[in-house]
Amino acid sequence: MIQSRSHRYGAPRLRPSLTRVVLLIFGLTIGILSLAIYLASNALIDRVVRDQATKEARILSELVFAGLYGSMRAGWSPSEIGAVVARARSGVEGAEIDLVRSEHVAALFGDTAQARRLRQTSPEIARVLSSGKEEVWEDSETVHLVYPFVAAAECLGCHTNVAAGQVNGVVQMALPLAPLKRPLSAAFSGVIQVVAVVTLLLLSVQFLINRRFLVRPLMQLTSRILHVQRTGTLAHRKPAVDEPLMFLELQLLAQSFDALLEKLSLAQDQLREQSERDDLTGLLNRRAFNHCIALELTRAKRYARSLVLFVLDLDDFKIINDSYGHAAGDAVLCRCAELLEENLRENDSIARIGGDELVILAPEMDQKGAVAFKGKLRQLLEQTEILHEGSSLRVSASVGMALFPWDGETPQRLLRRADASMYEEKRQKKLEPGAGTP
Ligand SMILES: Nc1nc2c(ncn2[C@@H]2O[C@H](COP(=O)(O)OP(=O)(O)OP(=O)(O)O)[C@@H](O)[C@H]2O)c(=O)[nH]1
Repeated sequence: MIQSRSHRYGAPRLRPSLTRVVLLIFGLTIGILSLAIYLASNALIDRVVRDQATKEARILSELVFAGLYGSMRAGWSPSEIGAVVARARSGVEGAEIDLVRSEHVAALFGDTAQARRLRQTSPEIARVLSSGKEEVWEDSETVHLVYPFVAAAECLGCHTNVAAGQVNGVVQMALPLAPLKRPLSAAFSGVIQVVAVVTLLLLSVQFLINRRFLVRPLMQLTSRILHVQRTGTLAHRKPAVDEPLMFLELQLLAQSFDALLEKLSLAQDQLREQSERDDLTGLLNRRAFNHCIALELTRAKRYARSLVLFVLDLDDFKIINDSYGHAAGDAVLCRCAELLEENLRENDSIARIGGDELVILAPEMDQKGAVAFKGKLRQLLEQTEILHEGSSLRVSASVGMALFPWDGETPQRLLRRADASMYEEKRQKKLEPGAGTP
């Protein structure tokens, strides 16, 4: 038993279409690409901005130190120190800058409440005051730097209670990252937008190419296959795909499909031919005859025309088989078929429906013509000498006939009637050799 194999592939509705998959891939590609560019650029901006902020903080601290040192050498005043710090603050947006004296400098020149608080609460300031090494640290929004002011030999003239190399104080700086980040982020977001638009354009072009040159031909091929499957018609079909084929693989697929259908069509034609023909005589077989009589009857009914069915059965055919062999019997059957076929009109049909039983369908033949034709058929067979391997064989046939619409209106009735009249003739012949109704 032949089983359908389509179940192997599952229900088609459970599978996504190629278009959807391609769209999904494109969507994911754009999403992932944008996210990757966004994350990478953010990390890059963050790193660059932090490095830049650290450098700026260090330069600013050195500038503050240089400013203070200069004003001290020129005979400083507290208001000038404040001005130096204020100038440094105004140079960088959002910067916080504090000066913190060491305890011995504070003891000598005084202190501010803010500086005291920082000295006491900030561990970083305490460490730098004692180590003399700058400290830098970062949090999410800010870069912090504590820069030491180390006493030089020339400072000792005023800073009488410290030694050279000791830390006189620190400048603490907190530089916000946001002002540095802003222009870079704007530049990068412009780049990301351009990349996203270009990517979208490229993917759209690719999508359209796929749709036009891959999906459409595939869908057309599928619809042709479905058409063949639905109608079972292999002949007179269109080519597998009308679409222009851009891809080699699709072209091969379409060509293979066409070649396969070509072969199947030929095989189908041969099978149909074989299934409708009698192997020995090449006449229509019983199956084809059933189809043929049904068709002719429908036509005769529709156009109100007559139709005659003749049934011929060879007389004592068994004797030929028994006397001359089966091959001789076959030769007789073939010759009779040939002879009858040659004498039919174009619209008539002839079939072999049994061992030595032949039928003829003659559309549009009236009663008078039928009687005459019946006599002609009988005569034709009786007058023909069939030569087989040096023997001369002669045959006769009993012929029965039935006329539509007078003898019946269905194939069964007509066949029964024609059979009955053929057997009646055969019976008469047996009772009285040489007899036979014209
Ligand atoms: N050679 C040959 N013989 C066949 C074929 N088919 C059937 N037969 C023989 O044809 C004969 C038909 O015999 P019947 O129709 O029964 O009898 P008959 O000898 O013709 O006698 P009546 O019909 O009574 O005149 C049988 O001997 C079958 O074996 C065939 O394809 N080739």
